Amino acid sequence: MASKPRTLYDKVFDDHIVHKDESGSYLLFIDRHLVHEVTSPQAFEGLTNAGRTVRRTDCTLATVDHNIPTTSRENFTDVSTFIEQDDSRLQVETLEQNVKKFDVTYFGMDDDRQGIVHIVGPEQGFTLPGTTVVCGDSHTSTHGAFGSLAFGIGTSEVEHVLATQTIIQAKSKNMRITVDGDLSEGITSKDLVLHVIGVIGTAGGTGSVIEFAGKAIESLSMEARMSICNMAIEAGARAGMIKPDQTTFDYIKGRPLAPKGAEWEKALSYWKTLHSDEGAHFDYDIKIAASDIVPTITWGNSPQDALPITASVPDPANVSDPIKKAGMERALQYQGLTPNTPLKDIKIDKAFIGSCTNARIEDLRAAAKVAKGHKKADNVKLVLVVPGSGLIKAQAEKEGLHKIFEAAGFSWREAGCSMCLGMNPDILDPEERCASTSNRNFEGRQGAKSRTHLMSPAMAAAAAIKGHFTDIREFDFNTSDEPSVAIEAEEDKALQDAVYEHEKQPVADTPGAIDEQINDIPQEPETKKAKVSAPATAAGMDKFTVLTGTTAPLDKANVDTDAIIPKQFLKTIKRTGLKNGLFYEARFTKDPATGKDVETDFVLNVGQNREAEILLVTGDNFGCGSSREHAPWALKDFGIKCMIAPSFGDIFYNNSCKNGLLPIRIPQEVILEKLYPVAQAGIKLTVDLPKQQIRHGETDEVLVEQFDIEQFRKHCLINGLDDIGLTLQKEEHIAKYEAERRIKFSFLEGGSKLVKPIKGTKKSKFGVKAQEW
Ligand SMILES: CC(C)[C@H](C(=O)O)[C@@H](O)C(=O)O
Ligand code: SF4
Repeated sequence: MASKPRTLYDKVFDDHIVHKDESGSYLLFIDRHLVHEVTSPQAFEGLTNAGRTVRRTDCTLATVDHNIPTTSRENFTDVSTFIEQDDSRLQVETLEQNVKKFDVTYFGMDDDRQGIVHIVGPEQGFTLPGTTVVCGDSHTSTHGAFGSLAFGIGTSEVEHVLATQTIIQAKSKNMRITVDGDLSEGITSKDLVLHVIGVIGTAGGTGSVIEFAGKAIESLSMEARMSICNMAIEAGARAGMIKPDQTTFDYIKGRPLAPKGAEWEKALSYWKTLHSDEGAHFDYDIKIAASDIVPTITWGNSPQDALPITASVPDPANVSDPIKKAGMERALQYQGLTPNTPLKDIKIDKAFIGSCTNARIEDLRAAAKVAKGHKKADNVKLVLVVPGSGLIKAQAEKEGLHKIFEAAGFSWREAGCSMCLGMNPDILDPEERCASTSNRNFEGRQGAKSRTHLMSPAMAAAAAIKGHFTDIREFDFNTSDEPSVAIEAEEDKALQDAVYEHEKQPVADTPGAIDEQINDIPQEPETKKAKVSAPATAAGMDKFTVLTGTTAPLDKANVDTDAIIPKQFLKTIKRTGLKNGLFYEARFTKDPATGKDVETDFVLNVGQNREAEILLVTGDNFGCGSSREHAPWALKDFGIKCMIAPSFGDIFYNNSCKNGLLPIRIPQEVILEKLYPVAQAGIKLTVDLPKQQIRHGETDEVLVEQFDIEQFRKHCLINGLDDIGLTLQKEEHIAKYEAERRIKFSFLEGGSKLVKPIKGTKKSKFGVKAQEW
């Protein structure tokens, strides 16, 4: 009997099932786990407290990116002297201690392979088609460009993966976005993805894995495909995927951690099966014409606020939906924009070319092409160009791109996240406007009261040169003088050379190389048997049964986790103490006289809402954006135990459940008709999880007969069960999967343990020399 046609997502999902519960929840094996300093300290602390180890160090790879300064490392000796901000330094030092203690492969600041985690994985060949990839970071979706199933997780899940190499998952819906035809001249993948998000909205992909397909996608380079999948999370999707093809295989072949020789051939024949079958079922199938896509930029505080560069600032007077209208008015005020102003007339103060969306070599080349022979405009105070990794930096310098940038008055930096979210010193001053190649334009994202506009690298460079947003199709490229360097010479080969600089290993496919690699692979899996001695019923999570609580109404849509807990509060290495950071920008303002924080009239500052235990949100997509588990931690610290909203960001939803908080999805009309008036009147609501009901807190009248919740989550919440303990009870299934994987997917063995040491790197404070352990 012919098997049922499956999507690419179905296939990768099916190949990773370790176990399926009666409740329909799956335990999936994780092939690749990337780790950075912001979301890992509490996870490693959890392992230590429970006496657990990292189950598969070969599947784990760590680097630092968010907190590190991007200034020259010429005089770098160690983190403790180089990073000035105490809390940033502590996070990086904590990671350095943890990787040493738990034997995790690490690219530190003295290693050229260090960079933004989502750039490093693919660059090293750690990210491979058909693998499951996770990281405590929402932009893990980037790796889906290789046909892997890659998604962001919270810190509790990071701990779960470290301890068990698995994750508990529900199956997502299948969405396909087909972009037919060819992109017009000058249109990039960034324009494409901003256009897509403008069409489907930031909640459009919620609950789905998006497969990007069609000629326009297939014609793109791997770098461009990564930019698209990177922003799948901004469309609310669990993950983005693109089927692997010859472009994918050419990119991977020969990378340091990619399979070699016979293993390469074996991998290739598997990878070639990874595509959606003819007739496979998609829950949503969206078609977009490539010819409709023009250079696109954002105007507001959500990535869906995307418009063609030829358009004008929208006018709320033309919007009838009251929630949308209010949102637009607020965004225009925040962004300091006047309705109907042509976008091309808007001046900028700074530009940022970088981030995991657009800091790859191709992006830097595109920006350099624009900058060549020009100078930044006088009104532009700073243009930061931040390569995505040390290897990209080296490659760009080899091509002379840094000279072009410097001649244009741009500032050429060291690799890191930088002004994408400004956890390091790279931030905008209040009310400064930035042309940015990053992925989020949320309020306060690049600094308190900062104003971000998202666009492609070429458009950001053009805005820096012109001083205002510019249609790249009208830009006067300087082609009159010969470039001093060949910007596009030998593109891929050049970067591959840089990747290999330290390796000097035999070229792939030579028999010697294969044997060496295979010999390096441990015969037994590195299970390092997680101590099942501290297992099973782990308590610790609060039980949730019936709650009658003060309900604070919040009349807003698309509340992102940056707004729930801004970046400055992410620098903690603990899970508690975040109460004051909750909705910080909305709850507090600076008193101009004293410079001290004073409370605003935000809903949680008013009367009995200070004791609120339930948050009732009227708008869609609460908790969208970043994977920071600090958001539910802060809500919990404040006293909130339950959030009700029409929809939630997927990662936030998971993170909440892992902390004993109950997120409930209720249709907007029911919220507005039945629940909102009760909360507005200051009356409590009763949330009854066992019955899945919401009732009037005083009369006990049933307001919502039965809300939806996955049975497995309900079970864990009611009983306060810790997932890790539960999963470790499935040790037998995990070990069985690992044994089969060793044979079927032998090309994945070795993983990050195949990383070679770099000679001559400097010692850090903890005596950690790059890759010496
Ligand atoms: C710090 C991390 C949790 C966060 C994310 O998940 O995306 C960050 O990378 C971001 O871009 O906001
Ligand atoms: S989105 Fe920005 S902060 Fe987040 S990982 Fe990417 S570069 Fe870093």
